Formats: sequence, structure tokens, C-alpha cells
Amino acid sequence: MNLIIEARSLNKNVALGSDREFPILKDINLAIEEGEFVSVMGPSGSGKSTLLYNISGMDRMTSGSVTFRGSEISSLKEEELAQIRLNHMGFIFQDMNLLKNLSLIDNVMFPAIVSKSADKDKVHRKAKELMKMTGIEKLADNDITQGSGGQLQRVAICRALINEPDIIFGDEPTGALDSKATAEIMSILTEINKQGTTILLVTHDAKVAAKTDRVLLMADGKLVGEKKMSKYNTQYDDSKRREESIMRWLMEKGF
Ligand SMILES: Nc1ncnc2c1ncn2[C@@H]1O[C@H](COP(=O)(O)OP(=O)(O)OP(=O)(O)O)[C@@H](O)[C@H]1O
Repeated sequence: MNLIIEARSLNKNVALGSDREFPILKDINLAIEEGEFVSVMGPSGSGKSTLLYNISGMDRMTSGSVTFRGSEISSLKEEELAQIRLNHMGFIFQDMNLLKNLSLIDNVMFPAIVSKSADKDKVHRKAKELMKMTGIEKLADNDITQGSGGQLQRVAICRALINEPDIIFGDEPTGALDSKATAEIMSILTEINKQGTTILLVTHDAKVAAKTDRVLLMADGKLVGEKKMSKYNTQYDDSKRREESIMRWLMEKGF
């Protein structure tokens, strides 16, 4: 078993005024294997996004440890963490965070161009390939006002993939999309995972979680359950059955 991310006794507190702290994550122990497709569910405010930010090194935990491929990242300096995020991790958010003064292809290329050694022609070719793979190659020179939510989320996925990350973190990547666009984005992510990229998604949507291999459940800052499933196989398209079993499991857990 090759772990890509492991969190041990992870705690995150935030300051409440000048002399009090409030715990947001409480003693989280979590291991993600290379190649897994994991979703994190749980009520609003249960700490899902905070968990994602802390295990990806976007935020600093209060105590505990996080290792990325066996190396401790919690004690790294900010510049070292930024290099790991840039070269080994991709991020997709609900609101996409695209730059409005750049064309869509320039948005895709951005994380690669930031990297010092980038060969611009090669990056451009790679960006075109990714846009083709996600069905948006014709939109390359548009700006961000000229794309639907689903199209812009595909741009964000291409941007997350441009540096060939080992893992993609998604914070409600389908949260702002209709059901058709959600299904399209999930089928792209399923394919990316099939090609070997580990994916961890925060979601409220059992339809989304149904496409993943393992669902983690958070409540009140703690991991309170997990449901392991087989890898989703588009050939059998049993997503409805998987969704129903997640809904049943959530009900059994009291959600
Ligand atoms: N920087 C912060 N300062 C104070 N409170 C915070 C901070 N970040 C998060 N919180 C609080 O921590 C709790 C967990 O927030 P988080 O966004 O991780 O939850 P979530 O499960 O992702 O919620 P949602 O599903 O609504 O996005 C919430 O009560 C939130 O208000």
C-alpha cells in the first residue's frame, strides 16, 4: 500500500478573540492511497474544506503531522510548501478562481509558466491537449466571460492538470453546476483518476460521491465514518445504486 497523504492527530484551532481558541479539526487520522478517488461529505461547517486545506499544505495545522509521499510537510517553510503544491498538487474550487484578464488557454498555462524551467511552446501544446481532452479546445482564446459554468470548470481542471500533479484536491468543484454539467465534470475526473491521478473531493452531493472509491464522513470537526466502495466503472454504470447506498449509509449515520 503506497500512501500519498497521511495525516496523524491533526488538529486545527482558530483564534476566538485574543485569548480563546476554537477547534475546527479534532484529532484527524487519515490515509489516502496513491490512485484513490476519495470524497469527503458532512454537514455544513463540519470542517471539510478546512481538512482539505490542511492536508494539502494550503493552511497550517495547529498540531499533528501530515506526510506527502512519506515526507513530512507540516514543518516545511512556506516556499517549500508552495513548490510541492505547484509541482505535485492540483486544485479545483467551486468558484474556479480564473484570472479575468487572461484568455482561457492562458489560465490553463498559468501554473506551468510560473515554474522557472517552463518551455512555453511545450506548455502551450500540453494546454491544447488538455483542453481537447475536456472538450473545450475551441474556447482556447475566449476570455472567462465567454464560457458556461461547466466550461469554466473544465478550464480549471485543465489548469489543475497542467503540471501533471500526483493528486487533485477539489473543494465542491461541482457545487455551482447543474446536474448535466456535474455529470460531465465527474466523467472527466473519473477518466483522470483512471489514468492514475489521485483525487480527493469535498462534496455535498451523493451523486458525486457515488463516483468515488471511498466516502469519508465528517461531523463537528471529526472524521466519524467511512464507506469503502469498488472503483466506479463507467461500463456498468451502476451510479444510481451507488448513490442510493450512500444515501442509506448517511441516514444510518444520522444525517
Ligand atoms: N479562519 C477561520 N476562522 C474562524 N472560523 C473558521 C475559519 N475557517 C473555518 N472556520 C469555521 O470552521 C468551521 C468549519 O468550516 P469549513 O469551511 O471547513 O466547513 P465545511 O464543512 O467545509 O462547510 P461547508 O460545507 O459549509 O463549506 C465552520 O464553523 C467555519 O465557520
